[in-house]
Amino acid sequence: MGSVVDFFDYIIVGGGTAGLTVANRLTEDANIKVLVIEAGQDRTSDALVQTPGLVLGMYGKPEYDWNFSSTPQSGLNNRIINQPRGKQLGGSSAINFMMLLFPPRGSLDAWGALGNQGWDYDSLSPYLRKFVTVHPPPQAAKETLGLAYHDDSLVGNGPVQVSYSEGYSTPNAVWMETFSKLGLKMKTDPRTGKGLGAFQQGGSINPTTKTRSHAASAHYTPEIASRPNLTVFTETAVKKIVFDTSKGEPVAVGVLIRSKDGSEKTLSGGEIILAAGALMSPQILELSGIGSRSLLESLNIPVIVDNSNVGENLQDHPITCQSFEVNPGVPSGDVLRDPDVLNALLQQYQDGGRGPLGQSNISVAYVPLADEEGVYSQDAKKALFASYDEHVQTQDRKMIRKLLEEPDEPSVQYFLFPSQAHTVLHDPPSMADYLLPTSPENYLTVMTMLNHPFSRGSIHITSDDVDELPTWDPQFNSNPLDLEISARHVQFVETLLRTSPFGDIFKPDGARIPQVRGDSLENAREVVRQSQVSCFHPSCSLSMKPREQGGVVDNRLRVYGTKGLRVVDASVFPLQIAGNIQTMVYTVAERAADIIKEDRKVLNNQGSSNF
Ligand SMILES: Cc1cc2nc3c(=O)[nH]c(=O)nc-3n(C[C@H](O)[C@H](O)[C@H](O)COP(=O)(O)OP(=O)(O)OC[C@H]3O[C@@H](n4cnc5c(N)ncnc54)[C@H](O)[C@@H]3O)c2cc1C
Repeated sequence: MGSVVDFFDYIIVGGGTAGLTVANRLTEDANIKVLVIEAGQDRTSDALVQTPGLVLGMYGKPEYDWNFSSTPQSGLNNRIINQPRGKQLGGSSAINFMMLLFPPRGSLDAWGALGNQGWDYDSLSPYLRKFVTVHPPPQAAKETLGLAYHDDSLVGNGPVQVSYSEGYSTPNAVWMETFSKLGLKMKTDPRTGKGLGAFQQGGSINPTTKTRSHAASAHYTPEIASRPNLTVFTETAVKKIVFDTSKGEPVAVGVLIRSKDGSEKTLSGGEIILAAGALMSPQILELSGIGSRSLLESLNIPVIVDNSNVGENLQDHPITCQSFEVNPGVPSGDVLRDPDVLNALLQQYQDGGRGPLGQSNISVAYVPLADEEGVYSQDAKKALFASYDEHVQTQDRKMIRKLLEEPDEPSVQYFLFPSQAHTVLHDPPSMADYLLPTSPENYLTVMTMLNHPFSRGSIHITSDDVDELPTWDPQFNSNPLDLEISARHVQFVETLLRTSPFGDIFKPDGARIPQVRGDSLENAREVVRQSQVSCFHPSCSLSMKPREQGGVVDNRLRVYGTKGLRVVDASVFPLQIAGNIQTMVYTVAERAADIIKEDRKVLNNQGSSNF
């Protein structure tokens, strides 16, 4: 923790993925004083955070995870879905699965086209390289997986470390081979924003130490923590933002905090940067009086800005999980149910980070709209969307339709997950319950993640108390197109299973979770309803868009109707992107830091240090 200073130029609410990135970049300038306030603890040296293979040990535990549960989802047979959220320095980057993918060009060009100048693929490209250093795959990985498309010159120069495993095995290899056989061979490095087919993404794992590389290990190193202009409070909750309303437009001038000992006080800052994540930044705005007037008045919260877009437009990646029993001898993470195996692997890991506990071995594939017959023709895609035209009327949904009608836009990302999944559970106490190997057989799981959902959910407070989690309603499949697209891709999974060599690793007539097969469109819809959950990518709840189109922040991330207040985290995405989203959270934060520095220069030139 740096030394305490009296005045902070910037107060960052939330020491998570985006918050720590911005804090590091701003305090590179010794003249800028920053305070970060994080509700969770500093657990950076905790073995569960550091060891990639022990991630399940954190879910549901209050010292790591906020542990959200959804409202019952009518589009999912009324199941209640679990949603972990990181509660510690590093936020969700400290509890995530470390898959690090780069978004396709179309996803980011859509951001620009929604009215956000300076936020298209080309403008963001420098930041896609700035946050990360990608280490080349080991030769063994290149050979096992046939990574001919991998471009070793794409490295980057940022503090988040990305590496490839030494432990990819038969399932990964046959995954790649089978997609190629089905006409989906990756031909370009997908990190260039293009590419369809199966591929191997890197993991946010330091290749030297084999430990998790996350926002805290990258942006809050001992050297950064010792900067005199950076102060970090942990175990301190921000209860609300404080405004000066005496000068016309409300100016954010500070935050009301509750410290570890329960005492409360207001701290003043030149600018407040909200970085509490897509489920909790909207909570703090609403607690502070920014949101829908009717909601705020019902809770006796004085209205600062009436904006009913706050907490709406929430988007996520729904993911359908199907586990299939493997033949004897096929590698499966389910063997970790045996304490002797786990202990042996722990010892191996302690000996220089060796073995699977230091690796992330999930493989993926980007696939455009497909069903059991394979990839749809352009005409077939257009016909499907035409028959659902009434559900594609808003500007952002038209944008998604346009994207999905392109020949090279992946409508799903498939994952090959190395063990069993029980996402059929009705209301699990935590995410760990989805993934603990409670069935006696050994499995691999194929996951079907919808890249561009048409459904929109919400996150809203139901109390004026910061300790009461807001109500999360993702509204999965409320737009019927989402169910239709997911179900067709589930039909494609049956084709994968019938195709050699992937199909050969599974036991003929072996066990399945869920038991229903995606062998007809109606059965595939039922697979989705029984086993779809969140892929933990909530975003867009405080979208960067023109206010009349549903926006909460402008293209400099300033909250409409206020001064001195920005949001920098996954909430500001204008539209969900294809692929896992941590890359874009870091990228948005890197770009935000530059914007904030630029705006500071302008203010300084005007001779003003404040708003
Ligand atoms: C289980 C899981 C697996 C995932 N796997 C992957 C993956 O493999 N690849 C990938 O790309 N993405 C993955 N993600 C998604 C990715 O990690 C997140 O989208 C990203 O980290 C979110 O960053 P953020 O800055 O928006 O929020 P966060 O990183 O969650 O930061 C928000 C911070 O704000 C703090 N906070 C909240 N309220 C308050 C308050 N009132 N006062 C003070 N502090 C507060 C929180 O404690 C937290 O530290 C995963 C996420 C989860 C949860």
